[in-house]
Parts: sequence; C-alpha cells; structure tokens
Amino acid sequence: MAKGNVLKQKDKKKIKETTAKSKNSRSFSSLYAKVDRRKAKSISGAILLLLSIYLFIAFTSYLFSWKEDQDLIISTTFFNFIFSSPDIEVTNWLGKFGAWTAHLFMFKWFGIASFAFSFLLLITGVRLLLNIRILPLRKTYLVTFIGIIWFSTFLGLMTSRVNYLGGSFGYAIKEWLTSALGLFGAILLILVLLFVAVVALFNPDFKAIFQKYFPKKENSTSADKNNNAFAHSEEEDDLDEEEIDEEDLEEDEEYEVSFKDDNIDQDEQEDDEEDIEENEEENIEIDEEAESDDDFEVITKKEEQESPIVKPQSEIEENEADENEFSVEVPKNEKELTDKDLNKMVEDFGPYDPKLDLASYTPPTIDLLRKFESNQGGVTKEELEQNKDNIVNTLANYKIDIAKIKATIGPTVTLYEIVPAPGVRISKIKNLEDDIALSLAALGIRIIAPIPGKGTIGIEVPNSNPEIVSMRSLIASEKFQSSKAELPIVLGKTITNETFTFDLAKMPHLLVAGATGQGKSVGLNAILVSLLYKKHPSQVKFVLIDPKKVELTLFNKIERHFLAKLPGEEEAIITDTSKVVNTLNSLCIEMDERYDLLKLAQTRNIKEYNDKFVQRKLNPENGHRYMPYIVVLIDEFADLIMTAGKEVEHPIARLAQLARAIGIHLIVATQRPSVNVITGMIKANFPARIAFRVLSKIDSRTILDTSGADQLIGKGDMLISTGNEVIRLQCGFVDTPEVEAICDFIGNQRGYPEAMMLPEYVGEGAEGTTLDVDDELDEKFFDAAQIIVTHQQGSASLLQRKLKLGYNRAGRIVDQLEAHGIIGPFQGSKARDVLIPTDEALNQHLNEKGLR
Ligand SMILES: Nc1ncnc2c1ncn2[C@@H]1O[C@H](COP(=O)(O)OP(=O)(O)OP(=O)(O)O)[C@@H](O)[C@H]1O
Repeated sequence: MAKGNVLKQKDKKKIKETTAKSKNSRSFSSLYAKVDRRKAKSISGAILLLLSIYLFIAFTSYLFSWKEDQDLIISTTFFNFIFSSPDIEVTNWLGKFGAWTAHLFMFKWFGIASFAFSFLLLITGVRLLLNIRILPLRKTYLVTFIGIIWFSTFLGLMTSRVNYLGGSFGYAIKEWLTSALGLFGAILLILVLLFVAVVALFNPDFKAIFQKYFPKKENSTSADKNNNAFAHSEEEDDLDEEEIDEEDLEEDEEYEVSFKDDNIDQDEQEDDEEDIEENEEENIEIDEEAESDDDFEVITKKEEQESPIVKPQSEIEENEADENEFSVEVPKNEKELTDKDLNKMVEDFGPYDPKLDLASYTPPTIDLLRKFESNQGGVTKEELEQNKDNIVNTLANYKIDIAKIKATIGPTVTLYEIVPAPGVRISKIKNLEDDIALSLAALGIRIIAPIPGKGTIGIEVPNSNPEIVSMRSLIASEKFQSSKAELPIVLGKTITNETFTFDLAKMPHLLVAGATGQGKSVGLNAILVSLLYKKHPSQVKFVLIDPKKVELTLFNKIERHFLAKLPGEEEAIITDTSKVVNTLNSLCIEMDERYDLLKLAQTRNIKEYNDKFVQRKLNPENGHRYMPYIVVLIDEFADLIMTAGKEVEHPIARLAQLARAIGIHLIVATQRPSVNVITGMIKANFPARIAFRVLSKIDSRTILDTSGADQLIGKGDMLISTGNEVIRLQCGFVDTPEVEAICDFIGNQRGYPEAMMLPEYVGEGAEGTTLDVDDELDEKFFDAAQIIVTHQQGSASLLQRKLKLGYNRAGRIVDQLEAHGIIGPFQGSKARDVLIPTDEALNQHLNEKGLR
C-alpha cells in the first residue's frame, strides 16, 4: 500500500517535470525565435549599411575615374571583365567590381541620382541594426524613387549624350520626350510633374508660405492670441526667431506631434502604420472592438476616413422631400479609442511631458548665489559658560533648582535646555519669563516651557556673533535637492542647524508678518528662489502683487517663464489696488474652472488630474490642460485691506478656503499684523504662519496666537507655526543682486510667447450694483433659479457664463439660492445639489415661499 503511494507520487513528480520541461522548451523555442529574428535583423541591417557605404564610395570614385574605366568595361563582358582579364587595371577605388557596379548604376541606369540608392540602404540599415528611425521608411522610399526618376530625366534633358549625369535611362526618356513634345515642351512637362509630385506628397500650404515671405502688416487681435501659455503653437515660436535655436525647434516639433492628436500629419501616420506592422510582427494584437474609454476620444485623419459613410444632410433631405417631409439625420459616429489604443498612444508618444514646450530650459545654477566665507559666526566656550552661569544664577535667584543643563548651538541663537530639579513647577518658570530675560540682559531671549515632546525647558539666548545662513547652502542641501515635494521650499536653519524645508502645496497657504526691516522681504525672496531652483516654468506660475511697487519688480524679467497675469495687462506684477481686486476674482474663476475640470476628469486634486493628463487619459479637445501650480504672493496686505477692504478679503478668503485641491496657494505678507488687517476670516484660513520680529506681544499673538515673535532679534530670525508647533528658524539670506542674477539667468533663456493668461474678469463696478446677501433678492435671482433648475447643476460659474455676471455677484446669488432652498450647501469640488427637480416645481416653490 505504502509502496503504491510512493510510486504514485513518483509518477506525479515525473509528470510535473515533463510538463515543466515541455513548458520550458516552448518558452525556449519562442525565445529562440525572438533572438533569431533579432539576429536576422541585425545581420541584414549591418549588410545594408556596408552596401550603402560600398555604393557611395564606388559612385564617388566613378565621378573621377569614369573616363579611364569606361573603355575597359564597355570593351568586354561582365564575366570577362571581372574574372578572365587579370591584366586589366581599373582606377576605381573599389577595383573592378566597384567600377562595374558604378558604371551600371551611373551610366546604364539613372546617372548621378543613383547616389539615392546608397541613402536608402543607409536609412534601412540603421533602422534594422540600431532600431533608430531617421525618416519614415515607406514615404522616404516613395519620394526617393520618384526623385531618382525625375532627376535622371531632368539631367538627361540637360545633356546631349548618354553620360553619368542622367544615365541611359534619363537619356532614353529625353529622346522620347523631345521627339514627342520638343525640348521646351519636355522641360515644361517635367516641371509640371515636379509640382504635381510635391503637392501630392507634401501638400504644402502655399498661402502660409506666401504670407511668411510677404507678411501683411496687420496687428493680430488679442482674441487671436492663445490664452494659454502652454498651448502656444510652433508658429508663434517661429516668430521668436532670435531666441530659438534649431535644436529647440526640433524639440518643439516633437512636442507638437506628441500633443495635438488632430495635427498628426501624414508622416506620423505612416510611422504609426509602420509601428503597428512591427507590433503585429511581435504578435501584439490590437483589438479594435475592445471596450471603449469615455475619457478620451481622438479622431485621427485616418479614423475619419474609416467612419461609416454618412450621406450629407442636404442629399438625404432632397431624396426624401419628394415623398414627404421626413428628414433623417444620421449622427456621425466618432471613433472611440480602446484602452489598448490609449496605452499605445502613451507607448508611441511617451507620456505627455509638460516641459517639452521649453525643453531646453535650464534651471538657475548654484553659482548665482553668493558663497559666504566660512562663517565666522558661532559661540565661544567662554560665551557658553557665561550664559550658562547667568541662567543658573538667575534661576537660583527665583529659587528654581536645575538638575541638568545642555546647550545646543544654532546659527543665531543657542538653546539652553534645562531639566528642572524634581518638584519645580513649569508654570513658575513660565511666569518668570520676563524677569529671567531681564536678568540675562539680552535681547531676543525666548523661553519655551516646556519644549513640546520633551520634559525640559528651553531658553534661547542670541549668539553675540550670529551666523548668516546663505541661501546657497540651503539650496545645495541634500534635504532640499532630494525633496519630492510638489512645491518645495527651503527657508532656513533650525536651532539645531538642520535645514528646514516644507511643501507649500501641503501648507497650503502662508501668512507672513514682520515689522519693517526684520527680514520679511528676504524671506519672501527665499521662498520664490526655492521654487525657481526646483521647478520648470511649465509647473508653477506666480501671481505677484506688490502695492509697495518696489519689492518684486526684479521678477519682471521672468514674466514669460514664470508669471501669470490678466489678459490685456502690460505689467505682470500688480501694483494697483483695483487690478488686485480683478486679479483675485480672476483667480477665483480659474479656481472654479479647475474644479469643473477636476470633476470632469473624476479626480480629487491637481496631482491626480495632472498625472492623468500626463498619461494621456484626458483629451485636450475636451478642454483638459496641464495645470501648473499658481503661487499668489501679496506683499503688504495691510495696504490692500485699508484701500479695498471686503473686496479683497472675500476672494482671498474664498481662495484660501478652496484653492488647495486645485493648486492655487497664497502667500500673504504684512508689516502690520493687527486684527483689522489679519481678520478672523483670513486667519482661520491660513493655518501656516511665519513671524519675523514684530513690535509687540499683541502683534505676535495676532499672527502666531502666542507671544515670542516680539522677542526675536531681527535680521531673518523668525518663527514658523504650522498649526501644532512653533519652530524658530534663521531665514536663509538672499540679497537683491543674487535675485537679480537668477532672474537674468532665467529671463535670458527662451520663454513662452507671453505670460500665462488668467481668465478674463469683468468687474462689477460697471453694473453699478453693490449687493448684500442679507438684502433683498438680486434682480437676476429668478433667472438664476431657472437656469440652475433647467441645467440641474448648482454652480456659480454656470450662472457667470449664462447671465454674464461677475464672480462675486454670482456667488451671492448662489448664497441666496441656497438660503431659499433651491440648491444644497457647498460641497467642495462637487457642484451643489439642486433641490428642485423641474421648472413647474420651481414655480410652485417660489410661490409657496411668497417670493413672487
Ligand atoms: N536672513 C537674513 N540673514 C541676515 N540678514 C538679514 C536676513 N534677512 C534680512 N537681513 C538683513 O535685514 C535687512 C532688512 O531685511 P528686509 O529688507 O527683508 O526687511 P523687510 O522686513 O522686508 O523690510 P521692509 O518691510 O521695510 O521691506 C536686510 O537688508 C539684511 O541686511
């Protein structure tokens, strides 16, 4: 029994082994076939390349040696010439065979045009051996063969006897043509044929060529201009001739091909066909009938030809009209791409690369930032000892015993960490903060009691000789360079000399305050410089608002790379309050548009959306576009609030509340962090805050919700609060000349034709109404309700479009619609629910509510 079992197990094992073997041998054979095919390709490619070189040398040599060699070849047969006449000596560099081959091609066949054969062998050889596609093969072959025939004939016409220019072929055709048409007629005919061939093969746009060389002197209207800096066409680039080198043009061409599906020209289509053939060779099936993907519909020229033949509407109507009034409209079926096709798009063109538009862009180099001589700052041993003694004695005066004390030296301050003796209450130390600071007789002492996460008390004492933290050291830090953040920013060094980096996209906004002269502008520059060092112009855009009119002007130079502005504005950097209001409202429109696109793409945030776009799953034809992050920087917010009040506060609060998911981030800076500037509404929406030195404890509380910023020492000494903890940093120092050098470096490179255009915003002033939500109903309220119910879509942007309203007014009407139960509450990226199903129900609802 046991024996039988063993046998069975043995059998099973055998069977397994044999199936494994047969599987292996199958996979080996297919592998072998693959390797074999690759070998065959490489070998034939190499042979063709050698042949190409051989012909080229033979032909070139023939140009010099034909006189000597021709007599020898003509006087005998091929066999005799090559094999039986050892005494014959030819001058061709490739000997008898070379002389004979060249004679055959150049004299007997097509003349000098035969060089083209060598060219064809070259591109085919390279394709097979190296798998490099120099030109689309099929089209090149066609063009080359037509070219050979045409040139041979043309040169035949130019000569009076058979020679190596036109070859015998050219001469024979010439004889025949001239006897039939005369010399002039023959020349005319072949010129006409040339024209026909060029049109048939390349279909050039003669009008465009004409206009290029004889441009009309007309200003293009602003409507003609493409609002999106990314969608600018190659032609626009062409206009920018001075700045574009050939390499860039080539790259742009590549970009155009990979992006605009409907612009795929004949060449690429042929390439596609070739690719498909190759794929077929490799047994990759492309299932035309496979399930379709709704996200992306692309019609290439070929597909349009393939779609079912639909009679023109007029034709159908004519036929049918005789009998009755019945007309049929057959909707044209647009072909949808299958998943496989879509993946193939990515395989063929690669994922969409937003950087390709400015592929040659180089980020600023590190040497543009100043190197500080090895920092002289630091703390001497004596200083440390003295401070320690001071602290111990001062605390002893207040009867606070210390168990342990430890010093950590930072760039500008040293942290003395104290472990109090058992039984000492921390609150006691906290209460004595001011007295201790006074006793230590130093500005900038900050007491942290307790240090979060530790059971110790920290006393920060400024170093007598503070170090400058150079921006260069921060940018060069590994932490920053290896950061994978969406909007990486390196701001300074912590008290333990660690580089402090953060992701602005996660913050998601920043409030910056600091009295004048304490390092706020340097800090803002550090933020901008961090982004300039890490991001490509296609990935981030800045909206710079500078009511002080001086701080940010340097950045004007990078307008065509990194800035965004309102259409029709000359300056990208906004200094005028009324324009600030328009810009902020325009950003709100951009925000709504982005939310709509996100919804359409079924994505939750800009990152997912852009990832999907890069994977070519979102069709630009449907309005999708690669979304750059937008960083809005407002320097001196107090000025704005004072002059424009609610008009700026509202859109800022809205942006701050909602813009996070769609990649608009605000950095709002102010010298005066008082409560009427940083209102509750603003504060609530800016969890991340930075404070440079401020003048009072109250200011510190306004900005950070805690004191401490009033105890800073200035010159870039700062506190950053990210909601749960406050960190003291020494801000990186970047001087104006450095920022200037960086902007020059970027500005001198080729940029987009213009700054990124924000959506147009028509101010409400023109409508002459200022509405309040709580006031009576807006006069467009009923129209708006109707539209919302008809479209069953509760979005302010719909109202803006349909009723041509400004952003704020549409927003207020939406609020009123919600208040009167027509739409549901705000739901982030989703549109609000419409609570009334039909027009009749709406009328009834309005009547019931006594609204009309
Ligand atoms: N991080 C820093 N490291 C060293 N020195 C600094 C730093 N930041 C600022 N400073 C010094 O402080 C000076 C004032 O800085 P900054 O111009 O940034 O002040 P500000 O707060 O922007 O003033 P204002 O609001 O008047 O423009 C600088 O010229 C520089 O000398």
